Amino acid sequence: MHQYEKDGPAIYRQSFATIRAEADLAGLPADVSQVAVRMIHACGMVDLVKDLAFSPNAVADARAALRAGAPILCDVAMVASGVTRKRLPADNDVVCTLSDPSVPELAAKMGTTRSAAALELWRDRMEGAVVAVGNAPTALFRLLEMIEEGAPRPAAVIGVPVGFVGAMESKEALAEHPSGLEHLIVRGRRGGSAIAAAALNAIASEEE
Ligand SMILES: C/C1=C2N=C(/C=C3N=C(/C(C)=C4\N[C@@](C)([C@@H]5N=C1[C@](C)(CCC(=O)O)[C@H]5CC(=O)O)[C@@](C)(CC(=O)O)[C@@H]4CCC(=O)O)[C@@](C)(CC(=O)O)[C@@H]\3CCC(=O)O)C(C)(C)[C@@H]/2CCC(=O)O
Repeated sequence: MHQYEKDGPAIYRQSFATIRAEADLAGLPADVSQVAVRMIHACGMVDLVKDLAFSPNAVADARAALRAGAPILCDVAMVASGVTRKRLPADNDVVCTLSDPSVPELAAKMGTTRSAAALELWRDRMEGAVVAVGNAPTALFRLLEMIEEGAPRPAAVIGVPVGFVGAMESKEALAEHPSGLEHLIVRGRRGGSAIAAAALNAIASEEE
């Protein structure tokens, strides 16, 4: 017989206590610290804190937008699936346009990935939205290009694409973007859909 914890809430309590004991959260504002705990929870890496970067109002503005009913625009279905609907304060729409039938042709026409092309279908929902990019660096780059071209401005961007090609660069581009978009990023190669969804879930609700 294996001995292991079977009580879900107890597992969560123990996880969050371990993260708070092991992660150096001291330098973070309270609202970012609470989000960081969930991001670490999603990946098991307590040193994620050192790569976190954020604009001062990122969490507050994203939270206010969600309370006001803003949609959540996700780059991939994995991010959208990870959003816990019951945590959302205003039954917010969770949108991922990647599987829209028009996207492959659009991507071919634009000469880009499907992930980036799918953002064309966000345009009429971008104003004041909360954007969560957890996978595709090209989607984050395309978001910045769209803003430069005059597209409506989201309230905040959780920018945590993962990987080796463009991930670090796209996140740095977001952090340094002249538009001053409110943002939360993980610098470097680390990121991923689970971290993006966890950040969103933490922002959606102040409870652990
Ligand atoms: C280059 C791509 C990368 N994908 C990564 C990691 C993972 N992707 C998974 C899955 C299932 C999907 N990835 C796509 C988004 C697909 N991935 C790409 C693209 C080729 C280009 C994106 C980019 O560079 O910006 C992209 C296809 C596209 O044309 O946009 C996906 C749509 C592919 C597909 O199945 O059709 C799909 C998303 C499905 C969804 O909607 O949820 C993985 C699960 C890998 C796997 O299947 O083994 C994994 C998930 C990681 C995560 O946490 O999200 C990288 C590493 C991000 C990589 C980009 C950077 C690099 O260094 O290569």
